[in-house]
Amino acid sequence: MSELAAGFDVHAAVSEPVLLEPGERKLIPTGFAMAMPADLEAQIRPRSGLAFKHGITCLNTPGTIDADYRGEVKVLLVNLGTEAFTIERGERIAQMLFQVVPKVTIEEVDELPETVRGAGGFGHTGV
Ligand SMILES: O=c1ccn([C@H]2C[C@H](O)[C@@H](COP(=O)(O)OP(=O)(O)OP(=O)(O)O)O2)c(=O)[nH]1
Repeated sequence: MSELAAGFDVHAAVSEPVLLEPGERKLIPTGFAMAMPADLEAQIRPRSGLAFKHGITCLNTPGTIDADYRGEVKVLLVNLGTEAFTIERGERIAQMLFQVVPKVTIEEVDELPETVRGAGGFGHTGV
């Protein structure tokens, strides 16, 4: 397969339907592994339709697929809805896109350059 795209749908490669009870989380296989350039990561993101209609989302979002990972990509789904939900084989459960990850040098310092914001955060400017 060769396809130029910004993102791809990720499908459940389960051998039989998987039941997710409310509050339950399960690691769902996708049936593929991949290799990508070292400066990329892949991100696994939830599908808004599944989230809106059924409360099904990715627990660790965005899921990070490291460039050096060679195992099967898996999707950690959680049911935040009130009804049990069944994941069928081939169902679109998430989407994946690629991101360039910049390399940075971490330097330890005694002081940081000043800014107007300073240490203000977590809503300090009001709601
Ligand atoms: O949604 C996800 C998240 C991760 N992974 C795989 C690919 C990734 O490269 C690897 C490690 O993920 P992460 O770095 O998030 O895990 P960690 O908890 O930091 O564990 P590790 O010590 O294995 O890095 O697990 C998936 O298949 N799906």
